[in-house]
Amino acid sequence: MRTMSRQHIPVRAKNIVLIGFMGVGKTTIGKLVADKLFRDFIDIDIEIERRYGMTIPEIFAQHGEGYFREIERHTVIDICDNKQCNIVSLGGGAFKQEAIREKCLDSCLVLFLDLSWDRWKERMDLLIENRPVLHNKSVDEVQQIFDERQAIYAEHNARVTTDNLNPEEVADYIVEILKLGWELHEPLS
Ligand SMILES: Nc1ncnc2c1ncn2[C@@H]1O[C@H](COP(=O)(O)OP(=O)(O)OP(=O)(O)O)[C@@H](O)[C@H]1O
Ligand SMILES: O=C(O)C1=C[C@@H](O)[C@@H](O)[C@H](O)C1
Ligand SMILES: [Mg+2]
Repeated sequence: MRTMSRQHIPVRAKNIVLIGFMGVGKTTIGKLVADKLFRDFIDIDIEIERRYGMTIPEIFAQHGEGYFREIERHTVIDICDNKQCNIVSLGGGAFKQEAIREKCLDSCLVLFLDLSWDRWKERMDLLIENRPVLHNKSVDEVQQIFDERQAIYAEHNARVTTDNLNPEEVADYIVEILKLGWELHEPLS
């Protein structure tokens, strides 16, 4: 159970955070949602690469996963503390860290992009090169990580099933549920 008190941020001002396994579409769909809502978009992986001047594979190769997780934590917490109204796509492993989960769930609206293993498997070849966590893994080993990771995505404000929807359709659905949620929480008049 979380012990930190929730921050009082009006629901419309909250950052919208997209979580889910690597390759489910957080970056692709996050950009589309931001465009549709005329909001700024931040992709945490891209933000880390910009701030630290290295690609994610270079950070893993030169400094290891532990260092990557540390700078990932600092980056997510900094964005949550200093930005509002943004669409923020996390890296696929960010929610492994309790401090990131706590911060996002306390100050943002967290949307879990869900994709079945069967649909995800069809996308695997597209993803491997730039995702060091997938390197040198058999399909069975990746499935084990996929299954284990589901527990870390279980804490969220809304789940969006993306099987059989293209990115545009998922983004339209997210915009609809956000507008409905905003209207229910804070009617405009
Ligand atoms: N709904 C979708 N249908 C089909 N392909 C998709 C869909 N969403 C994303 N893709 C494709 O899957 C690939 C991975 O998408 P993306 O980079 O957005 O994933 P991600 O969740 O941000 O991954 P990571 O956690 O590694 O950052 C891209 O090639 C993208 O075009
Ligand atoms: O799922 C993961 O552990 C990762 C996903 C990517 O978004 C990157 O954050 C990095 O490659 C690690
Ligand atoms: Mg991404």
